[in-house]
Amino acid sequence: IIGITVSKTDNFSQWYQEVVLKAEMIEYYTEISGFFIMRPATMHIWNTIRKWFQERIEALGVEETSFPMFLSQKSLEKEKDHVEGFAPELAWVTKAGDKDLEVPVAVRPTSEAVMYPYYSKWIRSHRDLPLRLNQWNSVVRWEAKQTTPFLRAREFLWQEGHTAHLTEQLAGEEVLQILELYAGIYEQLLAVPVVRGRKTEAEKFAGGYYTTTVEGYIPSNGRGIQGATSHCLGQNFSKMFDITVEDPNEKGKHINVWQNSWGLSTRVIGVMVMIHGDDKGLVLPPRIAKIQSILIPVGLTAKMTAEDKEKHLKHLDEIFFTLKKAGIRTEVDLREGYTPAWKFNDWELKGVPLRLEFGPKDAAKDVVSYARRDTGEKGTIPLAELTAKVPELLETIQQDMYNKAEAAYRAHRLQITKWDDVVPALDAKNVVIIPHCLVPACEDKVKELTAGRADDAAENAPEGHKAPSMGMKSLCIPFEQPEGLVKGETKCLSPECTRLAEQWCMFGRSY
Ligand SMILES: O=C(C[C@H]1NCCC[C@H]1O)Cn1cnc2c(c1=O)CCCC2
Ligand SMILES: [Mg+2]
Repeated sequence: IIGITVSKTDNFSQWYQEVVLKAEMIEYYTEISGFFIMRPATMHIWNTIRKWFQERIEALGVEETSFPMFLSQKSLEKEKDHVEGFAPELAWVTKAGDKDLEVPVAVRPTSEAVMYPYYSKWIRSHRDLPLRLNQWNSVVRWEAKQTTPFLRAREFLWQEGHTAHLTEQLAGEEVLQILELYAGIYEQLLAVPVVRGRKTEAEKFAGGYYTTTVEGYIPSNGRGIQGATSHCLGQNFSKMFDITVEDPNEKGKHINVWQNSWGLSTRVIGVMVMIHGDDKGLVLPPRIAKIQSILIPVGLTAKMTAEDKEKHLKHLDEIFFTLKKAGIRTEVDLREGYTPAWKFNDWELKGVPLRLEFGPKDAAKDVVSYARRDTGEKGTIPLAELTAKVPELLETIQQDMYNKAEAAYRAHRLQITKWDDVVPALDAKNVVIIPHCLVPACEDKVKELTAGRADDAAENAPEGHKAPSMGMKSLCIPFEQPEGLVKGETKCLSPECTRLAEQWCMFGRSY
């Protein structure tokens, strides 16, 4: 095999593309650009996430639904206030066979407009509330920007939850319950730390009331990345789509319901790859790895008698079944004609968290040798202790991977109170938390002020001159607010703003 040909630090974007390809997670769909094939290694991760999330939303009372993937011009009109925002990303079907469709239909980029005319029909009385439906599907957004596997694709898998409640308070409770589940997917399954917070007015879902979000951090380029969002839509959509109930306290009076919508997509897999991967390839957190440990025979040389070899492989089988019985997702690599070293590289490339080697020397000492994929640490485990030690070691790997990523995020999340420290912090691959007025126009200004200057000489520099670095965007208003912001006294940090600061706001260059 040829492994990864570039180092993660030298060429992060090429490193990423090679890892997802060579770890057999993705295949480029070369027929049409912007689409990717997701292979078994990816689907195992997605299905593990789906099982974990599905079980928990069912416990909350959310039911499953499946709506058509097409939406009509008419229902799109209802959302006209922000349709123009995303019209360029809509894919349209205009023909069936050789016949033009009377009315073209759009492929869903999200399903509010598909679902809410039926919410209006189904929700009559407050006894119909809360209505809570979720669907697992794919959506299409014809991105104009450069696409990349998992992070930005023209079609992606996600779940979209759409709920309706009697009051703002009931809706608000659910928004946070779901956000906490999103944080759980990142932190407990993917070993990825996230900051929980609220999007600013400028960055929230335009059609909504407020957006809560989990924000990730990519150490390799110091960028923030939106992990998943849980929106309170307020009564905006129930007014657009006439979703009302009779006021239980006042006959004849009608109330527009309070709605939420929440989504998490296969983007989460890309975040996990970027954070944990290394120059040997993918590094998988054990809880989501299809193969948690790979058992490889070593030291089977030609000078071994057939009988001894037979005996050794039988012993290997016993180890394999011991691990299976202990619930470990284990495979044995008995491929003929490949050296142990070749096999080691292959499984490291695929991110298997734990390698187990078993040779005559190990057999003589009644041990199995191991090598951790995350730290490379090697050691031995007595055969008699496999059932206890291997699950323990896998849990240690999971926790260590999380702790390492959490420390990196914490070290690169800088609280800044002097404007001149901001750009140097961004250039040193940090995200920043600053006192901010939260006014959209001020945010735009901050983005401009922090965009790296393409120095004048660069304007007509020969091709390939480093492009100006992007300005920083607001990522979220962290729920956990640092100390030190005195309301009515602390000023917004932007040098071009004279307003008072409202809250600490996390900013960063971002995806
Ligand atoms: O999709 C949402 C809101 C909501 N949709 C349901 C899942 C949760 C949440 O993402 C916001 N949004 C983002 N991006 C786009 C659209 C859009 O509505 C519609 C057109 C294409 C681009
Ligand atoms: Mg988009």
